[in-house]
This record gives sequence, structure tokens and C-alpha cells, in this order.
Amino acid sequence: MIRGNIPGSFPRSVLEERHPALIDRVRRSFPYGAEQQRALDALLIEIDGGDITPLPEEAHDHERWAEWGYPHHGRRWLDVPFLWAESFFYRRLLEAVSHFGPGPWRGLDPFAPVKHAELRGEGVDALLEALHDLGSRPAEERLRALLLASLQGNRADLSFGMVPGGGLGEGEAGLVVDELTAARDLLEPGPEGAGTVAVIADNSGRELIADLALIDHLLVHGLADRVVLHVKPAPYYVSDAVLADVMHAVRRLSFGPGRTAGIGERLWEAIGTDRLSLSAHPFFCSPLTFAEMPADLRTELAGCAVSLFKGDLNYRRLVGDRLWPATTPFAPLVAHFPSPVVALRLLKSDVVTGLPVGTVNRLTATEDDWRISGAHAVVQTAGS
Ligand SMILES: O=P(O)(O)OC[C@H]1O[C@](O)(CO)[C@@H](O)[C@@H]1O
Repeated sequence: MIRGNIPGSFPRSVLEERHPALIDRVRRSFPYGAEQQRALDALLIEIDGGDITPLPEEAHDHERWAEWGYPHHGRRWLDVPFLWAESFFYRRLLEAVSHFGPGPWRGLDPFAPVKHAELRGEGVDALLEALHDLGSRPAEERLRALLLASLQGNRADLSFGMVPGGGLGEGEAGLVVDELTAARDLLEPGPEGAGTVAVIADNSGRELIADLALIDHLLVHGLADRVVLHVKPAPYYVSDAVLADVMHAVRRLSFGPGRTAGIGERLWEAIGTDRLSLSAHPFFCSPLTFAEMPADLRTELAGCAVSLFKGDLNYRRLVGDRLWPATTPFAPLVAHFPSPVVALRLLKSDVVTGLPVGTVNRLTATEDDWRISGAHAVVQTAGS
């Protein structure tokens, strides 16, 4: 189990450096009132070597977190499982800024300014242009490009596979595991039709726009009869998509150049007819792994033809947030999942599975931070 108590480790740097910096950034995002400022001060002190305190009893999800939090309350943030510590940190941050409170701050996304800046930025302009250009390429080529665009959505350079990898001769998009062909095979309709595809979203902005373009392609080309896009029910891990971000992204597409406007319009209509459904289950802001997901969500996902997992955090929750030897086979680790799986993931944390031994040796010999740098990626599949 990954924890933050190893000096020099990645999780430790997240808990000791990124989280305090994030509190600072949230303070600069909105002119919060004195009550919120005091609560942020208290959280800052607590995460700096203090003991974890539970949510206040009046919090709507106090009971749920009391259950999930047992037995971590009262321990140091560094000593509890990293996934739990990160999840609870975001929940506490929302508490500090009165996100669920009865007052005027209720519902304000503390990360909205960051998200909106990205949506207005040049990266999104470039992506929209690229999506327009992509429309003239053959459908088969487009699917591959869209899967790669979705994979690389949170990378700086979005040029559909033209991005150089980690300089290790990995070929397209820095892939250290490339099961794109198997992913496309899984998306082929069966004799009874294509069925429902679940997309487990990650970040808003560029990544979500690329995901939405992929979803449009699946619907237009009959690779999905219906798509369910699973987003977070509350702001989480800074840029993770919530429902409002989907709306902003669809509007951005609708007002985009050339063919991208058509993508936005089709998605708008698909939402209105439930061919594209939006879901925001509480599980997605919980500290649980997919092996522990509640029965209602498990039943829903079991009915899907394919579940497409985006990003690092979803990957950690899929295989378990553990220091697996990087050669541990991927498929058996996700055998608990009730539908076939496609994972599109940049490597941004210590959790890695399914790598060939030669690749692990090569990466270990040449780069200290290959697990966390985001320079490498995997497309992994399981199930049939
Ligand atoms: O947006 P992604 O791809 O899920 O990445 C988020 C990652 O960032 C971190 O929170 C580190 O800040 C990781 O722990 C996490 O897995």
C-alpha cells in the first residue's frame, strides 16, 4: 500500500508540498471570507504534521466518511494510505471553503478559475483546430487518433501521436504498453449491437474536449449505442471534470471552428435523448478502489460493453494503489471489474503494471522519475 511516510517519495512530496501550495492557490482564486480563511489556515496547520480530524458532524456525508475514514482519523496524514489521504484532503478543502455549507459559497468550484483559464487557452484552440482537420481522415484512422488525443489530453502538446515519447524509442505517443489495436477490437460492435460504453472521465478542459470528441465518434460510427460519461460529483484533484465542466466543454465545441461545431451540436442532442448520459456517483469522490465500489454502480457498469478509464487516478483505483512490481500482469489485477476494460493513462504516480521486463530495465537504467514524469503512457485492455 502506498503511503506518504517514505522520505523523498512522490506521495510525500504531494502531501508536503503540493497540498499546501494548493491551499494557497485556492485562496488566490476567490476572495473568500474570514470564516473560510480561518478554516484554510486550520487545514494548513493540520496537514503539516498534525493529526487527521474528521468532518464536522453536521456535514452531509459525515457518516459516510466516518465509515471510510475508520481507522485513519487521529493519525498523521503521512501515515495513512496515500489514496485515502489525497481524497480526504480534497473533501476537507471543500469543507473549508463552505462548498457544501448553507451560505452563499455553496456550490462554488474553488478550481473553476484554473479550469476556465485552460478552456479559454491556446491549447484548446489548437485541439479544436486539430479535431477539425481530423474530420477529413478515414474513420479507422480517426478512431486511433481520437484514442491517442484522449490519452494525451492533459499533455502540453496535443498533436495526435506526433508527440515524441520519452526519447526511448517507444514510438507513438511515448507508449510503453500499446494495446490500441485490442482497444479498437473491444469497441467493435457484437452480433447484438454495440451496447453501452462507459467513459470514466478524468480532467476537464482539453482532456474532456478530446474525450467528448471520442464519444461523438463512438456514437456516430455505431461503436456505442449509448455512452455514459462518469464525472465527479464535486470538485476534486483540481481539474477533475464535474457536470458544469461537461457543459462548458460542449458549449466550447459548439462554438468551435468548422467541424468541431458539429461535434458540439451532436453531443448536445445526444444528451437530450440520453444517447449520452451523464452520471456523478458519490463513489467517484470517495477514497475507495473500483474493487470496493458500491453494488448499484457495479451493476450499472456490469451492463456495459466496455468501460474506458481515463488518467492516472482512475488507474490507481482500478488496479489498487500499491507498489506493484511493474511487470505484474494487468489483466488479473482488474479481473474484479465487471466489464471489459480499456485504460488510457499517462504515468504520473508510482503505480505501474503490465510492463515487459525489458522496458522496465531500460526505463530504470535511464530515468529516475519515469513512473511519475508523465512522459510515458500505457493503453492497456482486459476482458473480451
Ligand atoms: O489527472 P490524473 O491523470 O488522474 O492525475 C492525477 C494524479 O495527480 C496526483 O494527484 C499527484 O498530484 C496523483 O496522485 C494522481 O494520480
